[in-house]
This record gives sequence, C-alpha cells and structure tokens, in this order.
Amino acid sequence: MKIFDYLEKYDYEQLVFCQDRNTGLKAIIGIHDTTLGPALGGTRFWNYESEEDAIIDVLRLARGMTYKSAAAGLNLGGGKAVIIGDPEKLKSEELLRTFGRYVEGLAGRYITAEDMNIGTQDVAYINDETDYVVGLEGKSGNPSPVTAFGVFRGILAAANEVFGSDDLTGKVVAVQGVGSVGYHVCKHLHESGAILYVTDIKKANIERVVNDFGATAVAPDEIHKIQCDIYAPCAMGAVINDFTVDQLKCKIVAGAANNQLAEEKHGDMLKEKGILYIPDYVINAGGVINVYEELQGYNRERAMNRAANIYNVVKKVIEISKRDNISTSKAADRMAEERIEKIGRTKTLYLNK
Ligand SMILES: NC(=O)C1=CN([C@@H]2O[C@H](COP(=O)(O)OP(=O)(O)OC[C@H]3O[C@@H](n4cnc5c(N)ncnc54)[C@H](O)[C@@H]3O)[C@@H](O)[C@H]2O)C=CC1
Ligand SMILES: O=C(O)CCC(=O)C(=O)O
Repeated sequence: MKIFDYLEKYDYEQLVFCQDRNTGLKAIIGIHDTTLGPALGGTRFWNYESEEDAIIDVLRLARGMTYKSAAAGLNLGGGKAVIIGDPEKLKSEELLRTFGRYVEGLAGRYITAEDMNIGTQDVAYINDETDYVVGLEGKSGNPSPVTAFGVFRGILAAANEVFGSDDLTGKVVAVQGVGSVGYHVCKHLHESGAILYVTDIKKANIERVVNDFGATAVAPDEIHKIQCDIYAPCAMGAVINDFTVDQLKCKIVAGAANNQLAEEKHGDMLKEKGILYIPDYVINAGGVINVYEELQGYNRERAMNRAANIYNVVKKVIEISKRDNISTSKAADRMAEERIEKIGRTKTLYLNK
C-alpha cells in the first residue's frame, strides 16, 4: 500500500503509529482534517486480518468523522484510532494507559472516546494518562444510547419520506449487530411497534434482543437479504458492496455503522435501485454530539435535543439529493464540505492568540 498516495488522495493531515512491546500495544491514530476544531473520534479495538486493513479502517473512519461533525454543526475535526489485536486477550489497564500517553503526546490535536470493544471503563484508564478523552462516566458517559436515539430519529425521517408517515407500526426492520448501539436501536423500534429481525456474531447479544423485544434471529450472512422495509447496519462497515447491493430487498438503509458504503459508487447504486440510503455519518452523529457536549460542560437535555434534530438534518440531505438529482451520500458530502469551506475561510483572519 502506498500510504502517502492514500493520504494525499483524501487530504489527510497525520497518521500516527504507536508501538509498545511491554503491553503489546499496536495502535494507529488517524487525523483527517482539523479545519473546524480538534480531531475527535473514538478508538476501536479490533483483530484485523492485516496491518493494511487496520490502516484503511482508521483512515476511512477518521475521514468519516470530519464529515460527521461538519454535518452535525459541531466545531470538531475528524480523527479516529484503532488498536490492533483480540480485545479478549490483549486488553489491559497498562495497554490502555500506554495508548493514553500516546494520545496525550498529540497535545489536543486528537481527542478520543469509545468505539467497538472500547467501553467506559476503558476510556477511564485512558483518562488516567490524558485529558484528551471524552465519554467518561459521571460526565457524558457511554455515547451509545444517544447514538441509538439519533439513529431512531433518522429512521423516522426516512420512513416519513418513503411511507408518508412516522408511524413504524408493523414495519419490518432487519438489524445487523445488536451491541451497544444496536440494542438500543432495537428498543426504540420495538417500542414503536416495528417487527424485528436481528443478527450478531455474539450469541449472548442476540439472546438479549430476542428475549427483550421478541426479535427473530437470523444468520449473519442472511440479514441483508431479508425482505423488509428498513435494513439497519449497526456493526461493521462496507456492508453495502458489490456483492450485497443486488441482494438487498429493503426500501431504506439506515443504521449506526460507520462507513457502510464500501465505495462511493454504492451510494449511486442504491439510488438507482430506488432504495433510500440515509448517510451513516448523518444518522449516527448522536454519539459525537453527546461527547462534544462534554467539552462544553455536559448538559443531557441539550445533547438529546441536538440528537433529536438528526430528523431535520436527514430531511435536509434528502432535499438536497432531490434538488440536485444526486445520491443522498453525495448530498451529505456536499453539505458537510460547504460548511468546512465556509468556516475555514473565516480562519484566514489573523488573531493574536
Ligand atoms: N457507540 C457509538 O456511540 C457509535 C458507534 N458507531 C458505529 O456503530 C457500530 C456499532 O458500534 P457499537 O454498538 O458501539 O459496537 P459494539 O461492539 O458494542 O457492537 C457491535 C456488534 O456487532 C456485532 N458484529 C460484529 N461483526 C458482525 C458481523 N459480521 N455480523 C453481525 N454482527 C457483527 C458484534 O458482535 C457486536 O455485538 C460501529 O460501526 C461503530 O463504529 C457510530 C457512531 C457512534
Ligand atoms: O461516539 C463516540 O464514541 C464518539 C464519536 C465517534 O467515534 C463516532 O461517531 O464514531
């Protein structure tokens, strides 16, 4: 992989490799763009098949955060981190604290938080070594329920567009991944009368939603093929790809997972198929909205109100998509890029600070 070519293509600012033999830490921090503010994004602990997979994941995730915060109207840039390895075997207080020291070394250019396999206890260890971490217990806490609420609000906006009503009674929703966010998405959907089909690679997580919400479990490689109203990816990225796109039997794709489209062209393909895609970084912004509040002095009500507004942001993206006859993914990019450009221009004025 030609790393600098990739960094140049999408205009990344910085890629940081962190290694510690004592704890087994192998981490990568990606900073995409800091025009709007410090790069903020969670840390993912994942057993990647190759180092290249990890690099691509962190870069794609970091870039997604730039667009996510810009689209949500936050004064944040985009960054993300990955820790490579099996969290069940490798995760320890000393590893997380060592990672925290690397974050501290970036002196606030990057602020971390939770992501897959990194929870509130883990960010507490990171916080022992750095102040540049959010999502702390006693402050904004676990962002997942707020992310899920935002996803739910986005689903309502999508339903309103496609079915002419926010009423989800009897609507069939296929949820892929029922972890921290997926569980709460299922809860909202169940309370709204939706019928749930779910999958996960962790049996205990499936059992929880089957027992709590009467969901029907299906195999991981079946979920995207279910005949349904809404397909909600809430696990890994790149689930809309050359292989899956023609197998979809839904009217809406709207879920929490970051980087759902394997490539940009898949957004166009969904449009051509008449499937309404709600861009991932627009609908899953509840988490970053919640942790951003922590930087301002946390206020739950303000965070929830802002997450609820995802409904209106989704509507705006749909409006741009129709107005310009482009896919919703391109419409969201256009909206985010416009804000970065406009705010970026104000920063050319010299200030003595
Ligand atoms: N936690 C948050 O507040 C936010 C999370 N996201 C994104 O949402 C997604 C889910 O995040 P969390 O719920 O926090 O993570 P999590 O790790 O708690 O849940 C993910 C679930 O997906 C399952 N999973 C993994 N691979 C799978 C596969 N191939 N098929 C089916 N299930 C699979 C896991 O077993 C787990 O139960 C991720 O893409 C994350 O980046 C985005 C914004 C904020
Ligand atoms: O939700 C979080 O932990 C912070 C934001 C983030 O990393 C994300 O939205 O993917």
